[in-house]
Amino acid sequence: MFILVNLKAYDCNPVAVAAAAADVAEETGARIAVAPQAARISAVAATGVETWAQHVSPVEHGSHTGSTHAAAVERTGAVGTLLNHSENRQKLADIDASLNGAESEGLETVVCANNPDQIAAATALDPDAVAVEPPELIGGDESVATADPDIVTDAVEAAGSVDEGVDVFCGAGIATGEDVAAARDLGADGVLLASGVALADDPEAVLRDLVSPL
Ligand SMILES: O=C[C@H](O)COP(=O)(O)O
Repeated sequence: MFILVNLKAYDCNPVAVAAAAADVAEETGARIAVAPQAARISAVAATGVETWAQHVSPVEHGSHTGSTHAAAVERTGAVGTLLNHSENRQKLADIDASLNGAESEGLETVVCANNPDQIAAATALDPDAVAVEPPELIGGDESVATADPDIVTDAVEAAGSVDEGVDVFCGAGIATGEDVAAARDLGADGVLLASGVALADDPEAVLRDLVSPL
């Protein structure tokens, strides 16, 4: 199971979270990655943790002020990127262009989607993984794996019907090892989470709990 921690724009210390994640990953052998805001990728990567971007723009090099080019995040230490997060939706053509840009820079990719139909469409674009997240459960207290287990199993089936080689993650409300185990039991290959770690008083303790069933 891949534990992918998205720090969004939370008012947390990304380097402290990253250092804790690096320690827990090294001690346990669990795969944990941290996705900070673009401006903090370099500082997070310096901790040694696997570092991801939250987004890359669907642009070539050129006159695109305010964009985040895939090459820029790769050169500052990211090894992967989220795309089409529920809080940063893209048009289909833009997801495709962002994917192409990320892949040309050697970045691993996870395309997020709201539901199994979108998961099937995202899988057809051939990312490394897709992540199903019901928007109404994001940032909540109940894990998608217990609040809406069918959406996870349906997403696994939808992705598998298009391409068995694309991993399926789930996210929303995941904050404990029990949630991770439940997601795994539903067929997920990884989890995408944010508030459970970014807003925790003790992110390291949460990370240790998250990987405890693995
Ligand atoms: O990217 C992470 C997801 O949106 C889940 O967020 P959450 O763990 O705060 O529910």
